[in-house]
Amino acid sequence: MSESAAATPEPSPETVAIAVEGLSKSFDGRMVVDHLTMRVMRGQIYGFLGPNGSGKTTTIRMLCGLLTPDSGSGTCLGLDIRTESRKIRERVGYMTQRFSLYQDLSVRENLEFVARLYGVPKPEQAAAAALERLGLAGRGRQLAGALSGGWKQRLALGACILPSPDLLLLDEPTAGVDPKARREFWAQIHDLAAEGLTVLVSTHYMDEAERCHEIAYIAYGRLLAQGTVASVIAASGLSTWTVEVKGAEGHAAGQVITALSRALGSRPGVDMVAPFGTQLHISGRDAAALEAAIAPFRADPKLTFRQDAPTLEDVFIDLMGRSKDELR
Ligand SMILES: Nc1ncnc2c1ncn2[C@@H]1O[C@H](COP(=O)(O)OP(=O)(O)OP(=O)(O)O)[C@@H](O)[C@H]1O
Repeated sequence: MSESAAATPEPSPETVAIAVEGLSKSFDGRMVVDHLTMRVMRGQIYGFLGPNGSGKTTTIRMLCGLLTPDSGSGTCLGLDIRTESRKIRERVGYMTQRFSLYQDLSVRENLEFVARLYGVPKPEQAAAAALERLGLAGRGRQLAGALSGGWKQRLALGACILPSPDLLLLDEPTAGVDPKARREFWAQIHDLAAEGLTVLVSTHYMDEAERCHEIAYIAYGRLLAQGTVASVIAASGLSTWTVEVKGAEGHAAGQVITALSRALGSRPGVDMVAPFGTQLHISGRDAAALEAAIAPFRADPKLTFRQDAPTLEDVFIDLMGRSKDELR
């Protein structure tokens, strides 16, 4: 056992919201979740990332007992995901990708309806409290169908928290929502977590991943990285350089970057090149090989090379590429 493993004590069960081991699920003979082990602590905002079709929704559905795993076991809120799924569902708020509200009911009526559906005591007061809590008070009479995407999502979140769940499972809650509305939505999520709610949220947005306490990255059903953003970046072992074009702007700089990108992309030691406007990001897993690859270009007086910390996006693209290589 390593020193760090020996030094990390097992958390007490009441501090753990989700603990699953070896979860697998196949559809039509194809394994879409492959021996997934993960742990989410209570009060945490846990980000779930991965390409389309990587198994995030399937995992979420197994966690709240809507789907039975083919193999593996674990608990959600201390309850067995195989045998106590009904009890789990009573304590979980699940916002699906296709969360639908009654378009021709008002915001307030939607919330009152959900409150009644879940047997929440004093549904009218509960709906009013949810309106207040989510900054929807001024929109109570507006028809849900007339809300913009961002407000709709906020209403959907309001409906999810009405029955006072202990855990929120949010499946891409901000897909297609503009940056300002996403920011406001995330402020709500942080407020809810500060009140003690655990939040597992899937997203494709890097800025949202950076707002989570911990993240997990899943590709082809396999968990490839897990931990804080800083630890996931550190564990990637990636070396990254940024190149800028001196004395040129716009189209001219773009042409230099495109040519450089083509020239570097095929060199050994370069695992990824990505243009960002008039800059080029170059990454590699072997720092020495990467330096050797860029060495001939560093003498060019038109270019400035700067060693940089890899971004989360660099790390995910690299992980994705690696898992593809493994499957070939
Ligand atoms: N009920 C089902 N029957 C057959 N195949 C399914 C079923 N549910 C999911 N799949 C398949 O399993 C794979 C994983 O899907 P899943 O929805 O879990 O991925 P995801 O990571 O949530 O994707 P996205 O980011 O696009 O939402 C996909 O190829 C999907 O088509």
